[in-house]
Amino acid sequence: MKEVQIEVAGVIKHFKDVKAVNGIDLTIYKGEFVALLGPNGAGKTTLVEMIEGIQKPDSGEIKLKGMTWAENARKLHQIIGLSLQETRFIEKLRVRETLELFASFYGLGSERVERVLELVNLTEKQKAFTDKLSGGQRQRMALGISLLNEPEILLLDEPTTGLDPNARRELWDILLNLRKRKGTTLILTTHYMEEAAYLCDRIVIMDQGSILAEGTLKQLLSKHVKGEIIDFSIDRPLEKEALPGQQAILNYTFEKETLSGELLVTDIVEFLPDFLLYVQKEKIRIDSLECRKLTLDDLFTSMTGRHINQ
Ligand SMILES: Nc1ncnc2c1ncn2[C@@H]1O[C@H](COP(=O)(O)OP(=O)(O)OP(=O)(O)O)[C@@H](O)[C@H]1O
Repeated sequence: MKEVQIEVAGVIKHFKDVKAVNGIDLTIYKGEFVALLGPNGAGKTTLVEMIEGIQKPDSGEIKLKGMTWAENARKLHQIIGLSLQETRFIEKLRVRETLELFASFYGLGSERVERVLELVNLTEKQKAFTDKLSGGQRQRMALGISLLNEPEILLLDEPTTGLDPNARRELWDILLNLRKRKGTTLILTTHYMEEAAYLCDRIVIMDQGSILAEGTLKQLLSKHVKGEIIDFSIDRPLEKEALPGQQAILNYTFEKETLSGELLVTDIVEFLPDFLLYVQKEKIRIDSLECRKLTLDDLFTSMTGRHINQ
């Protein structure tokens, strides 16, 4: 039996006339890694902050391990770890001193601090002042603080925003290791498709305070998107009506300025030979041609009408 760790039921949160979270139901199980994916203003941070007990829902209920914040705040503080968007540290403190300060809130000693420094790969930087850390080191430090109390549930708000791919991957590895060793449950918010796809078992796509879709990457792609993509650029405009294999075309767009087209077809292997024959017959020059499967990005765009980072 899967053990429920987090239960969000009918949660609504308004800020004046903005419906930041608009009736969300979500059940998360022990050891699950869940990504909340969505554009700016989708309501991800508001939802996470309500789960963290930082904000109160207007209506609905949130339970962590069967407990509510109203009745069990003290206990819940012991079992969750969190890092907020753009964590600020005290500049006049060194890395180790900062961790020791936070550790003291939990009554933890320097042994735990040393362990966490190792975990987030900052032992070498323990004497550095926090304002001298790189972006990746700062994010690892924020993660380290959230890990001090060995939380069963970890909530991370955009933990890798602004990091380069290497630093991002390093943080992912730390999190995956943590799950392997401790069975930690994780919710993270992100703008990065690849982060959700690589790191998380389940992806929850949010927009305008609601959940648009959720599932594993595979489930989302097979349930919500059909077809394969052919991107090409040629030496002249090409109207849809002129194309062969009309029955296989699910969607077609052509940008006249760049002379580039995108075809969504049911099956590339069936469609492409006829397309190439047509191009040859009409003496159209192909400057580029790329075939690919649909991605999470395509799914997101088809659901919200915009790209995730817009
Ligand atoms: N304290 C607040 N006061 C007023 N409006 C708020 C407040 N917090 C959030 N909002 C509004 O609620 C909506 C959801 O914001 P939220 O920060 O939860 O989105 P998000 O998905 O986390 O966005 P981002 O990816 O930019 O962090 C937005 O329209 C935002 O402007």
